[in-house]
Amino acid sequence: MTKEQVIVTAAQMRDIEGRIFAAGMPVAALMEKVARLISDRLQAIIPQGQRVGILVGPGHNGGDALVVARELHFRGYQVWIYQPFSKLKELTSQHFQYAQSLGIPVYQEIEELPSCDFLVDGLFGFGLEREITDSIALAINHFNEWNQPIFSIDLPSGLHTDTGAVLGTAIRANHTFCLGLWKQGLLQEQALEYIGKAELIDFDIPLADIHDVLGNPPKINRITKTTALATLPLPRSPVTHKYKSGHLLLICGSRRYAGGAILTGLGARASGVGMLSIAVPESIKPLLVSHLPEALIIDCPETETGAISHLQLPGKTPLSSFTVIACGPGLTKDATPIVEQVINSEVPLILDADALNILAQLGTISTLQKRKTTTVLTPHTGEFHRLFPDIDFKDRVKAVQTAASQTGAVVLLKGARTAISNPQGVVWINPESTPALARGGSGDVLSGLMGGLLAQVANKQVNIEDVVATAAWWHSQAGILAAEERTELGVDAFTLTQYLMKVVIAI
Ligand SMILES: NC(=O)C1=CN([C@@H]2O[C@H](COP(=O)(O)OP(=O)(O)OC[C@H]3O[C@@H](n4cnc5c(N)ncnc54)[C@H](O)[C@@H]3O)[C@@H](O)[C@H]2O)[C@H](O)CC1
Ligand SMILES: [K+]
Repeated sequence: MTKEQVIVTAAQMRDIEGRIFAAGMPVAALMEKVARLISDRLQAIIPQGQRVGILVGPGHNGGDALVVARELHFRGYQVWIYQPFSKLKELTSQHFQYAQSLGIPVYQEIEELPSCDFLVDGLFGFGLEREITDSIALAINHFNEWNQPIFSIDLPSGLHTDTGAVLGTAIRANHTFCLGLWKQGLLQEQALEYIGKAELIDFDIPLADIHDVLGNPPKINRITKTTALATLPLPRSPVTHKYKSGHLLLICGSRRYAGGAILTGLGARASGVGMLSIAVPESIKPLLVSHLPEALIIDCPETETGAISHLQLPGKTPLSSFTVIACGPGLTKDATPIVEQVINSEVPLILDADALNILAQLGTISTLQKRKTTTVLTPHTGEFHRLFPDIDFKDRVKAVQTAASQTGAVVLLKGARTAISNPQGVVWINPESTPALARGGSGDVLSGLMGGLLAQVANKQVNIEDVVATAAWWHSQAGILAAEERTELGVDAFTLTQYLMKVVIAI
């Protein structure tokens, strides 16, 4: 476990911090250490000699900000302080007094503030406990209207540490220095517009304290490059053969949505899976063969509407001969019997897109409870609501945990911060993505990629949710890389498939 992987609530952070203090670390020494690390980062970003406004709150977030003010003052910046509170915590008050004694200008009214090039936000950290109102709310709104970049200490002031909800109003930061461990609120979609670029400032919290408070492994985890790489099927065994590297069956496509089948196939191709079979309606077989010459394309009889009417595997091949089945992209709702058939099989199964809509009609929970082996569901928000109309969606992490526990499936809820839960409530959150992926077909690519990865590790001692998390990470990293080279407008789903390999090569 790495610190980058850990996610904490305010209560857990207080508990961990309490253990450090109880063990003898002086509070003031820790504040000094943390704030100097922040000052070092600021010095690396802000050009020498510029004007920096420091926003100081009543608690220890304000204390951090005051140490930063003092450091930047001595390092040659033109610093002023905005501190509108009448009562400060003791340590904060001492730093305030010392900053004043150094001649750093202090202001209480926003009308008096001189201009500056950068703002540092130390109004509130994880101690914010109620809505921000009155003059402080007005001040925050005022700073948000300035054009200067804002650096927030720990989290943008005004965000709830656990849910990321805006409590009244909140600072819109350009950059957030999260202290010690990632706060849960920073991984919530509603917080994203306030955080800017997020960075962890590691101040050497002992792992033993983290384990004591969160358990080992912790229940809620952040996907990182390290965790993702641990699950990639690399290096391959020198004596592997194609069937040992997994046999994935994709069931996808229709006359109407032929492209979805191609994209799913190209996602699977990038996974490195040993054998790829793709079941499609017979009329689109030639198209699939031309795009995926290495795959075995299984032509199935089709309905009048051009959907697969029933699975016709060559030579009476049983479904059980496949390591994994991924089913859904482009099927249309006319493929209901096929979805029922694969759900009744005992092969590990990924259900996506139309397969999820069909599952919702069949009755999500009652249908899945019958399954004896792994199922992975990959809904976006709309599909999630259709599958689980009774689950409260306010907290996405709780929603995905509930869905997984009710169905016994691993559930991946797509979004700007994709969340994955296993039935026991172990959660992975994908911390990095790009709006470039908000395009038709990018989900099909994920289905194929995930199927291919699962097929390669299905017989090994791995947790399914870890592999699902790796697929989500790989997919989003490909989107990020493609957007860097081609802008956020340049990442169509086909292009995305071409960047999957580049992510692995770049590692
Ligand atoms: N976690 C660590 O190991 C370290 C944390 N540091 C910093 O300390 C803050 C947390 O400090 P704390 O004093 O507990 O809380 P805050 O500074 O966030 O502010 C609490 C302060 O504000 C008052 N308050 C709460 N809500 C409101 C409101 N809506 N309006 C007005 N006032 C409000 C409350 O009564 C308190 O007085 C953490 O984020 C880090 O930045 C350390 O310095 C280093 C180690
Ligand atoms: K803050």
